[in-house]
Amino acid sequence: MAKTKAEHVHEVFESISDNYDKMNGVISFQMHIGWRNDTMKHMAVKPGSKALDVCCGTADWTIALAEAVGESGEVKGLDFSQNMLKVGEKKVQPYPQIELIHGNAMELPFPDDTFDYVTIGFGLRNVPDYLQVLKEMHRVVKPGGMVVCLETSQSEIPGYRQLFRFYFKYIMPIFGKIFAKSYKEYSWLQESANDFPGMKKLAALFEQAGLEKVTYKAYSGGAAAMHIGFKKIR
Ligand SMILES: C[S@@+](CC[C@H](N)C(=O)[O-])C[C@H]1O[C@@H](n2cnc3c(N)ncnc32)[C@H](O)[C@@H]1O
Repeated sequence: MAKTKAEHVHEVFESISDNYDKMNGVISFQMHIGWRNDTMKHMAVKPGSKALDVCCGTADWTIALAEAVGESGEVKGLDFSQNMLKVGEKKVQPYPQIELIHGNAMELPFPDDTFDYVTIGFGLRNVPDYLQVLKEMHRVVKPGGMVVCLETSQSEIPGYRQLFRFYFKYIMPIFGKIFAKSYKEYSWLQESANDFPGMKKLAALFEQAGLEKVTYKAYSGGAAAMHIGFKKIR
């Protein structure tokens, strides 16, 4: 029987966990660091607040959130790959305010209105139903709280889109083969990035999930984009 998307994604991340951090730098030419830093600047996270990082993987964004909320705050990171979390566990040791949780983004194991910030970094394109995950993120964020997605995107600049597709299809999996010895796993990135909606469509999905005041910002000509939305104050 054919594997479901979730089963395939799970298998991919279980197998690339040891090389994931190194490969992130290689395949994005280290640009992901600037995208992540700029997103955090836009969020202006308040010390002492509560944050959830969905699809946290090896916990890079989780750690950035922990540094922003400080020791009086609280950060949960959730992921369904035990191997990605295992790498993350070592990195989060110096941060007592972080708890990493094994769980499914499609059914977040938290009560309604729990967090001030809910983030997802390069995770949304991997889930079986984008809208379901955005609805879950909307459900667990507090009224007035912020939902943020940083993800690969579709460039709106003529020619760029084809360039990115060529890169994702032919170059990136070769980097995967050279640096991580896994061509197959890195070709998944191309498939998931191709299928992922462009900025306007993703903003519309944010609104469909119930979020308001939705804004977005393109990075590196649209190779990636940050989307921010807020939960209505009742
Ligand atoms: C590309 S990695 C991103 C990791 C991290 N957020 C980052 O910015 O580096 C995507 C992560 O999403 C996780 N993931 C995919 N689908 C998931 C799901 N349905 N529930 C929980 N985690 C999921 C994978 O296990 C993987 O760790």
